[in-house]
Amino acid sequence: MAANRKNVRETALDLLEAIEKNQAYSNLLLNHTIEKNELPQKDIGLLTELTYGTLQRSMTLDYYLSPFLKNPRKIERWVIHLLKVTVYQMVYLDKIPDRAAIFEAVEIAKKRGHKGIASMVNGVLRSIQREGVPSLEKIGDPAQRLAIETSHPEWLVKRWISQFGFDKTKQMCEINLTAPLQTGRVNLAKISREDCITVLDEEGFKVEASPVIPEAVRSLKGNLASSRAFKEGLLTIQDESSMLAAYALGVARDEKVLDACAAPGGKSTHIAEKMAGTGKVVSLDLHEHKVKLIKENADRLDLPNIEAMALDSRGAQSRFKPDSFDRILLDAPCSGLGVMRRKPDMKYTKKEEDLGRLGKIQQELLDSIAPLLKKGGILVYSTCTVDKEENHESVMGFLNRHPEYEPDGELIGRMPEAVRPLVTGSELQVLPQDFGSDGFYIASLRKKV
Ligand SMILES: C[S@@+](CC[C@H](N)C(=O)[O-])C[C@H]1O[C@@H](n2cnc3c(N)ncnc32)[C@H](O)[C@@H]1O
Repeated sequence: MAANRKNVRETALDLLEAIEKNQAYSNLLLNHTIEKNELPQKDIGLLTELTYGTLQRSMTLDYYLSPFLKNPRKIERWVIHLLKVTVYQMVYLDKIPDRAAIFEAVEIAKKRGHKGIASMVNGVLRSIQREGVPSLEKIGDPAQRLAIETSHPEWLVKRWISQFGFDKTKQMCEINLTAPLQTGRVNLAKISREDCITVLDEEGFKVEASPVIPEAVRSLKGNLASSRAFKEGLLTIQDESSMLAAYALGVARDEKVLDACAAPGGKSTHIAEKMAGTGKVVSLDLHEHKVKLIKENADRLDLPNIEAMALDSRGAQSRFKPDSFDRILLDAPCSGLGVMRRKPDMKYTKKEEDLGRLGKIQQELLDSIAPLLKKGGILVYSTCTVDKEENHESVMGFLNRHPEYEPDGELIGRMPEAVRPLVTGSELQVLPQDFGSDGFYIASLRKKV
């Protein structure tokens, strides 16, 4: 058992190094490691906790370590990761005694380094055990303190404070430190939610009905992606906030819908399910390998009414005639600031200047699809970010350039009951703390008749 544990810590260390070198997103790398090493369930739990926990709290852990390290720049990165993963256990995990965490860290230091490193690691960790970590109260500036306390970059905390105020920013930063919910969307074209819950229960999963979205279930135990219900097309893994895009679009049978940024097809398949196999959803994405994912999902769910193709939607006018779609969804590429809980490494890699660059692409996409909508039709613009520049300001810029469009005040009527209080006119901003789902933005626009 001790040998196993040690392996888990070493693996966590490898993952933290790879993530820092930007080799892949943390969630992809972790899943790949779990599959490759065929880890038992208890090790998966600990590995996930150590890797995500240390990543989530990275800035706080640096702050805690700083008084104990004389020349941090001279210390090899793997040693810093080792110290951080150990301080994480000492501060945040009750179930692991400090002496056990320190002992294992020293063993790893001996194995990967040499006696000198092991002795330094031992000295630093023993001092922390004796003296305790420094208090965050010492940081006078509230924005800076919140940034370090919740491990979010200071530019982002300041930006959010200016957009949402201090209290909402604090709530958002704090919820970003917690584990995300896994939710599934029941394919109502095939099974009722109640029956799907029974099927999942029988398989040994523990799920409950979502109080927010009528066709959603929340997983309390087990990864729904490995369920038979998923493989048989009764279920799609999708965040509850994302499900709101199809509600906003409000499709009816036999309509022709464009999903301009569709891969891997979460929203296209939802729209196609809502049309009960009738009409047509044209699903575009940039690259063939991404379009393949849409096709796989459509096949798994038995949805013949999806036509997926590789196309840069900025050139969609060369492929489709004006006024050819009843409804259009633009689920735009965005900074993803609403899904940081799922990809904690994003907190440290995103730069403020990325937001402006994305804004330009979002505008180009909106401009190129605008002529393709029929008069009276609905255009839904959505993102998984909470940033006002990418959301409200993108939409306002579009409306200024396109007098043929107007805000759609009827959005609220199409939303599930629980979400309605969050709708303001033609817009909806879900923050992660509202329902525990991802941060997500929706604007609904109508093409004037
Ligand atoms: C937010 S994701 C879409 C998620 C998808 N709607 C779903 O629910 O599964 C944005 C997608 O836009 C695609 N994309 C980015 N630029 C594009 C462009 N110019 N034309 C078409 N697709 C684009 C990306 O490849 C990415 O798959």
